[in-house]
Amino acid sequence: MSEQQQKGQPRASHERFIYKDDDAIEKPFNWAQVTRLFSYMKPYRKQLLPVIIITMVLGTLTRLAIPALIIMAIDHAIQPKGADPSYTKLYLYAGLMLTLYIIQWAANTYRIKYTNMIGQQVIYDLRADLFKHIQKLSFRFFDKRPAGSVLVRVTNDVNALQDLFTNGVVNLLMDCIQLVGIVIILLLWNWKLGLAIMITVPLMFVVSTALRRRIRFAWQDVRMKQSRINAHLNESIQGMRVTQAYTQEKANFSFFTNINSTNIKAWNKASAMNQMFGPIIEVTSAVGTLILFWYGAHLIQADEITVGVLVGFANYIGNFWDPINRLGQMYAQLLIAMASSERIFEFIDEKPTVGEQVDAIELPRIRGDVNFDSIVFEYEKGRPALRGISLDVQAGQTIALVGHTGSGKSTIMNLLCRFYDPVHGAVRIDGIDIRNVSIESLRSQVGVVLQDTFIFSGTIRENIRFGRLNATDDEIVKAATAVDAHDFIMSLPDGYDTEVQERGNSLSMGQRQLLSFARALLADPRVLILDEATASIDTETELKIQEALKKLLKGRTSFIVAHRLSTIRNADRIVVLDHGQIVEQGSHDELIREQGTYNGLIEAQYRFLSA
Ligand SMILES: Nc1ncnc2c1ncn2[C@@H]1O[C@H](COP(=O)(O)OP(=O)(O)OP(=O)(O)O)[C@@H](O)[C@H]1O
Repeated sequence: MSEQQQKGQPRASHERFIYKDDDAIEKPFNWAQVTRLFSYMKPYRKQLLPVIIITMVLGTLTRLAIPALIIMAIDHAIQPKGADPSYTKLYLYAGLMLTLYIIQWAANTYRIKYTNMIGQQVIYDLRADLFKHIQKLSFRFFDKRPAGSVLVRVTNDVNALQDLFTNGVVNLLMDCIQLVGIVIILLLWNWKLGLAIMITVPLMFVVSTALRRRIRFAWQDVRMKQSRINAHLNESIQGMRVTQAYTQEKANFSFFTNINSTNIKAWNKASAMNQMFGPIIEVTSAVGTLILFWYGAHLIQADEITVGVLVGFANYIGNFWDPINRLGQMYAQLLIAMASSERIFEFIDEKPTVGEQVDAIELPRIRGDVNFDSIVFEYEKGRPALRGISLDVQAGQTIALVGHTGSGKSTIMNLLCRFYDPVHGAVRIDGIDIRNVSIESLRSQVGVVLQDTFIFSGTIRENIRFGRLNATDDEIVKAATAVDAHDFIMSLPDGYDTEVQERGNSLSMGQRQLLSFARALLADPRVLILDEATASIDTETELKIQEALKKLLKGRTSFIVAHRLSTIRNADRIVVLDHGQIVEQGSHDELIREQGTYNGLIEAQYRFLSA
């Protein structure tokens, strides 16, 4: 805690929000991770290998052969020892060189096209894998992470691998092969001159190793800063209404400016360090060239090499430093790719806390008897949200759950859907422990209508169809009509085909509720959970919703986290919760007579309404 906070002073706007930074990655390269990453290329092995090998071999061979042709052209055609220059030979070498350039160009074009195509496919697979897995993860996973950080992994982190998979890997491989090829040719042609010009290489490695470490930490810092920006952006956009309503734009912007500028500073620092590779290599290459000409001249005088060899070596040495320079530049890209893949695999390896048993059975079509047996549950260790809940509900009954905020109503519902598992006790449907059944067979028979009705971007029709994907258009209209949503839908510009934006912001609260009822009715679950909206709506809509609710509840076991008196009164039984325990249960009249917690809640509601 800062000194300022200890003194009870408000925090400055630039330290208002707190985001958890990603953990620093200790090892720059984790080979197990690299292998795993490349296993995504496996399915394309057969397609990829022949093309890449052929184009890579052709590309590298031609690149290596061209300086050799220069040497031969000089030594055999332009300045042959003891003979006249030969134009015929010169044309021959020039023609050969042109042919090699054309082959090189064709091989490179083809290789780039192919690797781009397969790289995109690999990225597609990886993203699909990640998304598929995230969909399986339990609520506990999402409780711990802001939506922004999950989003960033599916977008930014996967994108960071794009360059690596499209051209990076192949270029890296080609550069390495080219380097080895040049070293071999130089040593074979003239080992003395070859060794002399490579004398600077170890020195360069010593300098760049120290630099690499610093570069790694600098890029790590950039990533953390960017992560913070993403988390803040996501939160800001989602909370824009609140920000504007409380006119907090300035403070919010000041915070953003702060993290934005620290990000730029970090990026500039890392990039400047990365750029240092260039001068280091240029200096070493210049020293190498100096040695080449100085020592080369000596060797020519001693008649150990020809002028052609000197010119050819000068050419090779250019090709030698190019890949080293590129490898240096690629180091940052590799680091980012490594960090991103680590973050992606961390999600892919996350096991759902609510797992399906290997021998999970299919829950048969249920009658609807529900039994909570001595349930204890905690979201965070040591802070129980439910403390020994036991409740028996017969099929077809409507149970209203009431209680102060935070008393555990929604938690009971979360356990019934098996979004979480209890720490002690069991939830049974028709006598079967829900941990023993497949999640799909359970959730397809337990419907949920949440207070914050989620409307997806799409048409009204598609939003209702979300309840049962194979429902016909007729069934959709029938469900909407049953819950009295048909009239309002028809009054929209395109009726059922009206497009609603993400989260349904263009619809009123009541309309969104009716849509969610239609969605639930279409799904036709045997057990229904309904978190009633607290927002006050006009009396006419309230009546409509009550009517719709009656139709929706008919013939099902229903649990309603109830806020409206009308809903509570109509329930078969009211269960009153307090601090994670059931403190009372019975009918409205019975509970009023008891003069306990329920009576207090109702009186408070009346006082509020009449105030
Ligand atoms: N995801 C979560 N992580 C940690 N604690 C949680 C989480 N969800 C709820 N809690 C805690 O569990 C307790 C019960 O919460 P719950 O949402 O079940 O209450 P509720 O009765 O439904 O409240 P409300 O009427 O306000 O919706 C509360 O103390 C709450 O702070």
